[in-house]
Amino acid sequence: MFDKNDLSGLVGKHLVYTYDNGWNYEIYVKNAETIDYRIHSGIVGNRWVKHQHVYVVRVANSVYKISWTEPTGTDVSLIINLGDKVFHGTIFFPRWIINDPKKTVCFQNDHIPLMNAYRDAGPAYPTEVIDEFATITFVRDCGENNEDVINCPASELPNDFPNNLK
Ligand SMILES: C=Cc1ccc(O)cc1
Repeated sequence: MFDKNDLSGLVGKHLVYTYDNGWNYEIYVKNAETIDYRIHSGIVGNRWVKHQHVYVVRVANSVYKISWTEPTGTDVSLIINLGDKVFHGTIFFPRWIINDPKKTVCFQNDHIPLMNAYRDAGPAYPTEVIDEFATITFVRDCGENNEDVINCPASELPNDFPNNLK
């Protein structure tokens, strides 16, 4: 039996993955309660976020689930199966983001009160559920609490990213 409380196989991991719908995303599990992420493409491509509070659980030997709710009102739940390199994401977008996704394309940390105001103004419903598998294309270990892993928008990365890393 695996130890449900041992998150060490996930914490510190930096992952790049592409959803089956083509959206390219990147996440860094900074510690057991915090992620940073960067969106490369999709309806909110070039959005990036640091210090997002998350809930992380281990549900099998090398399978983890990360869930959170955002200042925008978007809810997310990810399954990360490191053993089989299988990833699945469910994103619950409020309607206002589907109506105008560009409102959220920014370094969110600089605009938290604005994101909360958009969330409160809505409309929230009907929720748009994005439920997609993804292929993990890159994994490395960066240790905990490394602020250099995700520190700029995707548009400022070198052309050979993530092959420039390691
Ligand atoms: C809305 C944020 C978000 C971040 C990572 C991911 O895989 C899906 C959604």
